[in-house]
Amino acid sequence: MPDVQPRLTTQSIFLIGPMGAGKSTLGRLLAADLKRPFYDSDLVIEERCGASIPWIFDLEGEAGFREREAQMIDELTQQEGIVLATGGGAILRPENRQHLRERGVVIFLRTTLTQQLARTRKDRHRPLLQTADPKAKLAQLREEREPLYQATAHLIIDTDQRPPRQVMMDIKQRLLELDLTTLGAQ
Ligand SMILES: Nc1ncnc2c1ncn2[C@@H]1O[C@H](COP(=O)(O)OP(=O)(O)OP(=O)(O)O)[C@@H](O)[C@H]1O
Ligand SMILES: O=C(O)C1=C[C@@H](O)[C@@H](O)[C@H](O)C1
Ligand SMILES: [Mg+2]
Repeated sequence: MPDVQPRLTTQSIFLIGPMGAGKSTLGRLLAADLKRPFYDSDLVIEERCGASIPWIFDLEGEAGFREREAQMIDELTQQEGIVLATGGGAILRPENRQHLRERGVVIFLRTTLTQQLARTRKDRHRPLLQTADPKAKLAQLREEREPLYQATAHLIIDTDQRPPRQVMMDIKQRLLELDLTTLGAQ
């Protein structure tokens, strides 16, 4: 495949999607490939607080975490030319959705429930999954959030049955197509 990099959008790229979709994994890969700064809002929140996400949930509840997350989304989306992996619930607040959609290209990394479960099976770091029935929790979150991911995204990429590098090549190809469409519309 030819190197499409020089023609890719110069806008920031924001990755959204549910837990286990691969936002952090793909974001890091894509940023390295495009030689852009990479941020993971979950990690930046942890660095700023000096506390892990489970600890923040314990001390401040989910509401406290969402407040920190909203501040971080607002701050990070103001940067130009970055790749940002968001947390799975970053699309819950209307202001977050607006910032993401207006300040960059938003990519929804979509995955099946089965894959999500497989990818998060051994997880101890996602507070919302530390329940007796993580499958039911993931299913409930999907139902609540799927319309929000769809409404926020400029592009939707399926990540199932494809290794991260291949998903990354798909993202680059789709970004190139988006650029051409946008240019054609001018
Ligand atoms: N395309 C893929 N194929 C196979 N495994 C993948 C793929 N993408 C991610 N993974 C694996 O799935 C796990 C979860 O991925 P990752 O942490 O990137 O998800 P996330 O979308 O950032 O989740 P969260 O919303 O909780 O931050 C990791 O172990 C990662 O290696
Ligand atoms: O889906 C969610 O609500 C979350 C996903 C993770 O990325 C973290 O932001 C946190 O564990 C909450
Ligand atoms: Mg992540």
